[in-house]
Amino acid sequence: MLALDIRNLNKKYPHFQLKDVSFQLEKGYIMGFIGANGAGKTTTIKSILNMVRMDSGEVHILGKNIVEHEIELKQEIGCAFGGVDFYTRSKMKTLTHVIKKFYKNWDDETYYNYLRRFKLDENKKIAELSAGMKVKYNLAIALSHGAKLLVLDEPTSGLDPAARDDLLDIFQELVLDGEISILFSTHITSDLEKCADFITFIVNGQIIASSEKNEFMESYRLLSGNESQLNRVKERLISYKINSFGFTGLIHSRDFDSSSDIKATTPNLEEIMIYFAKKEDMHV
Ligand SMILES: Nc1ncnc2c1ncn2[C@@H]1O[C@H](COP(=O)(O)OP(=O)(O)OP(=O)(O)O)[C@@H](O)[C@H]1O
Repeated sequence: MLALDIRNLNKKYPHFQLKDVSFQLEKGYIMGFIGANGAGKTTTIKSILNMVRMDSGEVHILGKNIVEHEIELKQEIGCAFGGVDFYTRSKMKTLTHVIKKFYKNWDDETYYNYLRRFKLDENKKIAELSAGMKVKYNLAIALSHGAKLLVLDEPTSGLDPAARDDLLDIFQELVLDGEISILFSTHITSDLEKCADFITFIVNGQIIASSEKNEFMESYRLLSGNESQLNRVKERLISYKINSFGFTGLIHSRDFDSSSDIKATTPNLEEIMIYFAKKEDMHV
């Protein structure tokens, strides 16, 4: 079953548009949503959640159309956009008391289990929570109302390496039984190398790829060589950089002859993003 099914989503702003965005997330997996600043990640996420109106396209969450079933689906979705920036002078328990009334499946026992698991003290004021604690608090809320799909916009940004690692372990634990699925956007690609099953890559409002993580990385090759080797492949490179030894450049695996004498390695997610950004710069 698909946790998320996005088909031909279009949304136009005066200076930006999402163009035929389509991708699917199978239930029980973690998908990393990557793209440069301004590529359209937040706009896609807000459209998925019906927080902004799409111009065209269809979004199904857990088999139901979000526009037609928004109220019931919101019971099954947990979302987090950065921290908790409201009710900051209230204690966590006061805020929880307000929030839980919106959810018919709210379960206090689950909530207190997660507070213990995440080492959160409900007598703390929201303003006193660190960035990591705020993300965990959001997760505790989502999981206590039985959310089956977690949509998280940059959940690990602003966290120190240990807090990020802790959170990534939690994400992996959450999807273990196959009931919960997670879509999360981030710039911190090493987080995705650790915990994502699938990667969706958006460039300038268009989905460039959406596939299993290793398959995604293997679909590109990072080449390095001298000037004459560069001249042989230049036309087919996504982009390249010149350095004192010659060049390094990114190419689609399908465009590269693996029997060639040019050194080729599998790029990591960061390198793929960097060379795509460089391509965009070259076309400006
Ligand atoms: N309400 C709006 N009205 C007009 N333009 C908007 C609106 N919201 C976003 N945009 C534009 O849409 C583009 C994509 O923004 P979006 O926030 O979706 O990108 P992003 O990939 O999430 O970026 P970042 O990584 O910086 O958060 C940007 O150029 C932004 O200025």
